[in-house]
Amino acid sequence: MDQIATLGAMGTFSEIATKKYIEVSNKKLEISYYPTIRQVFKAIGQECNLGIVPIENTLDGFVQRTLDLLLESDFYIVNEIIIPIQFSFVANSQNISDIEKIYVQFKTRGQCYNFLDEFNQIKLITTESNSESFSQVKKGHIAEGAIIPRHLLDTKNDFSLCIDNVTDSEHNQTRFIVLAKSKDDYEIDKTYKTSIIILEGVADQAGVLSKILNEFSTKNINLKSIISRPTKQELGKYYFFIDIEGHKDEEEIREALDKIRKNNLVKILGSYSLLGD
Ligand SMILES: O=C(O)C(=O)C[C@]1(C(=O)O)C=C[C@@H](O)C=C1
Repeated sequence: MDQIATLGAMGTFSEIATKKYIEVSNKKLEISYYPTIRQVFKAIGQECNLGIVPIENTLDGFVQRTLDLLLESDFYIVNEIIIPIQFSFVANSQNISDIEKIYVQFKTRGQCYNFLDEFNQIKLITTESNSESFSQVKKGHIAEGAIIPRHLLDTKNDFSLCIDNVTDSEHNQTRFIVLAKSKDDYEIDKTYKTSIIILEGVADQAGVLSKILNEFSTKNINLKSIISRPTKQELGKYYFFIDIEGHKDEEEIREALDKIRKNNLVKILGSYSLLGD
């Protein structure tokens, strides 16, 4: 059976996103778990045909690790999936004041700031996934706690302390992308979004970025998001990740991209729809 790579072990939000993808897409896929987002990327096109990674969260913004790996890789985004995200806190001490150490995933931390700010002089241990935080606290060491996905509270556990909801917002969501080695066919009845990266050419000159954006606005192409990532080679040099509404094969978009390409190196990450659309 075809494999789909996801961040694991079991219990992550990535796993929930992957299960939703399998269900809605109606594909026969077996989930393979990898402990880091980088390893998920490595598996695609090797042991796995597809992979799912988080890219953006309501409270904590874009997942920088995913953006950097998209720069290095040559995969296509073929779908996006949005799922609700809520966290709980569990610990092996009855009193919150006794807790000395908290395990928290690197992206989760920015989604539970208000709760974590209540602790003074606490040691925060950063993990790669929420399931890693869960398995650390499950070892039962006294005075240790963890922020875990709320759905894991339902699994049988012996924690001395459980605080049901510690997320900064009840409307919190994470957007995941499905990555593949090859792109899907364009289906005219679907609503698409196209992601590109401006790799070079955003020179330190007046108006360069505005010229790029102008190509979209003059053709009435809706800009969904624009963010920058450092090139890591020189201070002040950035790559731009741009999302626009529509498919890259639509005439207006093709023309706009052709014009932008005249002065810039453009990488197309893919045209894709929201799962279920
Ligand atoms: O560790 C998990 O549960 C994940 O799926 C990863 C991840 C992320 O890195 O953004 C996904 C959703 C949540 O926003 C927090 C963590």
